Amino acid sequence: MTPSARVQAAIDLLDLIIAAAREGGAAADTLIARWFAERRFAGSKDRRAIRDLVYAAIRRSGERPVNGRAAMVGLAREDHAVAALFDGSGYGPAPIATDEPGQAASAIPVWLVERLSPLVGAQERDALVERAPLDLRVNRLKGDRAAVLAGLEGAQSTPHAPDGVRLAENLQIEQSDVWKDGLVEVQDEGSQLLALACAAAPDMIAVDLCAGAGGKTLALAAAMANRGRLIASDTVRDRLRRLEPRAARAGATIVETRLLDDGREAAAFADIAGAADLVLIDAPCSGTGTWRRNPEARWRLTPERLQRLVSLQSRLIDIGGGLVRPGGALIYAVCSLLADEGAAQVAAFLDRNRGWRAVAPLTEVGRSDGAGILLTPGHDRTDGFFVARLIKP
Ligand SMILES: C[S@@+](CC[C@H](N)C(=O)[O-])C[C@H]1O[C@@H](n2cnc3c(N)ncnc32)[C@H](O)[C@@H]1O
Repeated sequence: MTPSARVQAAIDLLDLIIAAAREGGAAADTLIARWFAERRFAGSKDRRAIRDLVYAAIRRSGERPVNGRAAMVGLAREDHAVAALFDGSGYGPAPIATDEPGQAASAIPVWLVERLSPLVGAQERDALVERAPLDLRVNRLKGDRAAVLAGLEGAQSTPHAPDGVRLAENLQIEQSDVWKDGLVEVQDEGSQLLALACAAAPDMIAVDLCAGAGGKTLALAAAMANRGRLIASDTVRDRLRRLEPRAARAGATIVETRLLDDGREAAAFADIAGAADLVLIDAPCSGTGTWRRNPEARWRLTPERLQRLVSLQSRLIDIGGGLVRPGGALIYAVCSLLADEGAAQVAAFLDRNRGWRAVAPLTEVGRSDGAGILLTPGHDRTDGFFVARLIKP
């Protein structure tokens, strides 16, 4: 493909991604993979170049652009090399008219700015959409970090998490023996720190209430040295199904899965009520802390969706509280930087549940945010998380 044809291809893909974001369709990565599967003529260099153009346009557009061309014209206004490819040649895009509107650059949709935690100042907003590194967690059930570092060229320890490894770019980890043998899991350092905030230990009864495909569950199983009970639940069957082979690969034998009915979660835990040493609520949220990995998620969130999430979080934190034994810990976390989902959610829980107390979930990383702490890409070089550790009276 010619360089100009690649720009037009990126515009076509952005049209699909914008429509999907508006209508609740597939994620950008899925759409891109499908698009290339139907266009075998695009070689690997074409694919990389088109993908880079698409993501460069997405990252600089906090608001959802009207269409792919506006998104790419916005990029071209900042990048002369891209602008020069709007040349009207062959399969390339038509030249840009002097008064043609391009998408303005911004990191955050305007309606969300005032909802961010006050800790996320203007100077760190661009970091929310920068490219994220690829981190691994070394699985202590199978080995240690020194051995993994020795086997992966260019890999380094992550700054904070004791089992974290940061990979050099373009390393295909899922082809490596360390991954196939279950010695490592792909997990951002922020998620690893959140699992550490649980302070899981052998012989505990632990519940990972919103386990999804089990990223945190596997970290908890390793911290528990495969001793005790670890119940991983979720309302989505497919996610829990994906946990099973991952647990097998990691050698995490204590994981029990429990499929929940939305609205009847507590009933599924009648046997654990008031008995768990540790309950983790890694709650469904806006994902505003993970824009580095899903920058087009900014185009999907609406005030109505956010309100539904806040209500669900408030219901889940109460359900989790009911499972904890006296003196046990409830860990509430969201990969969000919005105050309503983090500090305000925990303040409301503490108001409704007198006698519970918050303790510092982590030290030496993050910043205090209400009763919990906030990790941010700008301050901590991790995905954004709010996490609080609450002790039952
Ligand atoms: C942030 S994700 C969890 C990610 C997961 N802990 C991990 O480390 O990979 C939130 C999860 O909550 C689940 N969820 C949504 N509603 C729920 C409910 N009512 N009860 C339990 N889980 C729920 C979602 O299906 C989703 O998997």
